[in-house]
Amino acid sequence: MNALVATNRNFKLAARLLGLDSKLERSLLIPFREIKVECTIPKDDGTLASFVGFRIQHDNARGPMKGGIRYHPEVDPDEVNALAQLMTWKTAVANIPYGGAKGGIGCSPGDLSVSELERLTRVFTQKIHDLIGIHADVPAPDMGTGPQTMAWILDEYSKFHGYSPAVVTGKPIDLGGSLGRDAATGRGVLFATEALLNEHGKTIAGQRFAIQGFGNVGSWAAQLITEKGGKIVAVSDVTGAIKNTNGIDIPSLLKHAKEHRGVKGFHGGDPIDPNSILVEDCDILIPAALGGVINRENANDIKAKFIVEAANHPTDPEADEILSKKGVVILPDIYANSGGVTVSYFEWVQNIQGFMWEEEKVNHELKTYMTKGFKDVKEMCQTHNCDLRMGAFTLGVNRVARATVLRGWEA
Ligand SMILES: NC(=O)C1=CN([C@@H]2O[C@H](COP(=O)(O)OP(=O)(O)OC[C@H]3O[C@@H](n4cnc5c(N)ncnc54)[C@H](O)[C@@H]3O)[C@@H](O)[C@H]2O)C=CC1
Ligand SMILES: O=C(O)CCC(=O)C(=O)O
Repeated sequence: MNALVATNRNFKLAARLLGLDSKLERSLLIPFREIKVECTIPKDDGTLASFVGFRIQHDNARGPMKGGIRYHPEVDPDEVNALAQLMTWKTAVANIPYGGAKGGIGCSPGDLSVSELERLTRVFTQKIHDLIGIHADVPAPDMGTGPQTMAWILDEYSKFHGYSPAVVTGKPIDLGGSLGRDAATGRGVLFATEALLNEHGKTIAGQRFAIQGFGNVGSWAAQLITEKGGKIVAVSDVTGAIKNTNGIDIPSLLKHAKEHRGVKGFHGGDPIDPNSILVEDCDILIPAALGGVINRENANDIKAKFIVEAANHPTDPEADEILSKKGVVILPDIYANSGGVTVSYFEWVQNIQGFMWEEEKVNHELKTYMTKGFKDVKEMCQTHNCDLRMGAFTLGVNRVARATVLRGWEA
């Protein structure tokens, strides 16, 4: 199912549970602003290459819009729109003072040289610099981007507006990035999983995990879960997949993935079909790559008892229904992966204050936010007699709706 259709469907279900006024519902659904820009760069060989970049600013009722920038060949306006909307509900679930946005450029970052990526990022920033800003819209990394991408955006933006470290988060530490941001989404996934398991009388220790995606989020989640005694029995990325029922040696896999740019060829496990990762025998499945991967084609074959959505919108609504009937518990993306944007908020606060926190403080505050988030989601589940996805959606949508009404409608 198209990502936007799926996200709108979840939003509308939540709006119905909340009894939202239909005009307010419509206003919350329509994005604040949609930006589409042409980005042409000279390639290293002197030829020109043109790309299309997007920044969709979904809502700013609760504060500046916030969300990552993705470089991936499948970036399209509907997907970015869905991701921007999810950011609005996510920042509200986390209860941080932001709205939601998302950006992306349709490109294959692995096929571009570092200098081509730099030129592309600078051209994109030149096209959108007037529409982002510390109190307007604050980008961050997502798939295919990272601290270096944020450093280029910071530099290009600062040429127009003066030195502005708080215009992006997920920056290198040397440019005002926060300690702990790199690991934050994976660490948030760990805290979220602990909160969920605790409710079921379980701990991470001894649980068997399968993880799709071994980039920033998947690799940090794997490391931190292993440190807590969890067993990672299968991992996949775009290069391939491996399985080891005795538990994969994650530090060795990290070393291998760094050297070989992927998990393929790792000898500490058996190679498996990457498509089978989602239906591997495990207790907890963590999708940490693309959207829409859990759908009606594979939902019936999923063996995990819990799914923790580290990726954005990995599960189609049709799969939600099938999995719910099977008794699989899904911890939804807008709560489960909110650790990244929460530490982005801490980074922004530190930049504005001109003061740097110790990593211990960052991680401690993150745990506080993730624990509170779980409690708030559960309360909504009880109030509306619904599953965790609708608990999170009603929580986020309700907070945004209240802020919208309080700010009023005067033109
Ligand atoms: N980076 C962040 O702070 C946050 C990221 N997310 C979400 O987490 C997910 C992963 O993001 P990052 O780790 O940042 O990206 P990344 O670019 O660091 O890593 C992406 C990973 O997915 C793998 N992948 C790509 N296509 C695949 C396929 N077809 N099958 C299996 N694996 C595939 C890549 O090989 C790579 O290992 C995305 O959905 C993103 O939106 C959510 C919240 C915050
Ligand atoms: O850190 C941020 O501001 C945004 C992270 C993001 O894109 C996400 O949570 O999906």
